Amino acid sequence: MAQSDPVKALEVCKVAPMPHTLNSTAQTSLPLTFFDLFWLRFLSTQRLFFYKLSYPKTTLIDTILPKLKHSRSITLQHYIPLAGNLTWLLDSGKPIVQYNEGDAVSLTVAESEANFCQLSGNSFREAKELHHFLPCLLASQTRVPVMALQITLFPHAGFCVGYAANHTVFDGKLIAMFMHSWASICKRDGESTLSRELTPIYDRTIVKDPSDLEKAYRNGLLADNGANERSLEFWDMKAPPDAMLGTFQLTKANIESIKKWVEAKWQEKHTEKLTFHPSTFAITIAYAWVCLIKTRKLTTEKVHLAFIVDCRARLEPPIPSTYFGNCVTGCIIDVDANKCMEEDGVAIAAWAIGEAIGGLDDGVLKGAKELIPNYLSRLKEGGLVSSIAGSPRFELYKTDFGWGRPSKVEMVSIDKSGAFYLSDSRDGNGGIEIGVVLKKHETEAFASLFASGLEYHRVREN
Ligand SMILES: CC(C)(COP(=O)(O)OP(=O)(O)OC[C@H]1O[C@@H](n2cnc3c(N)ncnc32)[C@H](O)[C@@H]1OP(=O)(O)O)[C@@H](O)C(=O)NCCC(=O)NCCSC(=O)CC(=O)O
Repeated sequence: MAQSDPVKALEVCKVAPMPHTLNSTAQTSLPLTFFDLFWLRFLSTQRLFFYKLSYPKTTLIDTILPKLKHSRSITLQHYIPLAGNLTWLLDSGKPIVQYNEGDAVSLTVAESEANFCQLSGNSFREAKELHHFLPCLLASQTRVPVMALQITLFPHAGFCVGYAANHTVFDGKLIAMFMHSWASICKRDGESTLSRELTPIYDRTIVKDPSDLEKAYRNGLLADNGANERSLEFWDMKAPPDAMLGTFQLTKANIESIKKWVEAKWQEKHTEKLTFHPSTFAITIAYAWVCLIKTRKLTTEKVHLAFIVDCRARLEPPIPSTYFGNCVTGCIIDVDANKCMEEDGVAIAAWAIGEAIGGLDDGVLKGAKELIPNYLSRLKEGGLVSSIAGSPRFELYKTDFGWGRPSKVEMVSIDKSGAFYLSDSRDGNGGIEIGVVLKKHETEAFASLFASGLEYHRVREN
């Protein structure tokens, strides 16, 4: 292997669902709902799961690889649309997800001698270094695969599973469910049954659209693509050439300490009781967001935060938690940038986030019609628009294929969106991992603000 070449492709193949399972009840074609259409122009999501193992190359190739491939093929029995494509038929007003006999998930198997520990560590690394371990979704204007995979073997260090997934077809909750299903079947040596919590429900009739959000999303997104409105190509989002990915942690104790402080700040300034729930999510995002605002020393009047909300349990009637597809909406908040930079900036941000979450109780889809224009108008304003990807609820550190928990889970696609990435923590002790993408010159300031803020809370508590 050339010194400068961090990966060598060993094999490019296709993994198809086990053929005997394609009976008449298999779900081979899925119409998009308004929830799916919302994501039509967004880039695919890309994650890496690193597993530390000291096995030599022969064991990785002869033992681990066949198990991963076989279990993957069995898992596709339950998730057949994943082997298909998003396609836009000439006689149809919107794209559909279609599986045709012979379709399969592209799998690249590669080998690397790159530094596994450094790649799977928490310190800032160039995002482009991680792209070597990810597959691409080879998209055309009329057809985009739902998913692609890459398995990279690191002899005497471990292996890495990377995927690219089309967000128009399913949301983070369902991608996580698929990964847990695959791991569970692999761990049980290919035993094909899945628990109810891991079995997807494909029934599209349970998604109701009384306000015709489909029309609003089609008009908003297709019009934005001008004459080429039927193209399935994504918005052209690129990562800055010096994008750096780093991971920060808040322990359960850190979160509790900041939470108490946020509550105390509220009591200082208000006569009424707390009007929102200072959840782990609100506290974590407020803390990381304010570090970013301070790092960038923003002079704009407003800063904006867009976060994703899982609608399944919030709709009336609720949608089953295992519904396959997208079932998320967005929530955008605007906060005074100068206030966020003051001493109690984290409390101000946490109040705004907490109150926006509380507001979802009035109807999770209340502002959904205006979501796309609202988001685009904030982007055009040019101030900071931060967003959040992932969720600790996906419990991705429990994705165990039979060789233990991942040593690291990384969402690399935040390099283009600039989003914060939230995940459970590897030790499972209730802490949160926050993936951050910054330009090289910002990394030191952010890391220093993050650490000094925690030190402030530690000293204050003692
Ligand atoms: C809108 C939210 C972020 C707000 O979260 P909050 O935790 O602040 O608020 P909440 O009302 O949901 O929960 C309040 C309290 O109940 C607990 N709680 C409620 N439901 C829970 C559940 N299912 N699992 C675990 N805890 C739960 C919370 O921990 C919290 O307690 P405590 O005080 O202990 O915290 C969330 O509700 C949500 O929808 N999360 C999922 C977002 C999502 O799907 N993101 C991925 C997008 S797709 C994507 O990005 C692509 C990809 O990932 O691949």
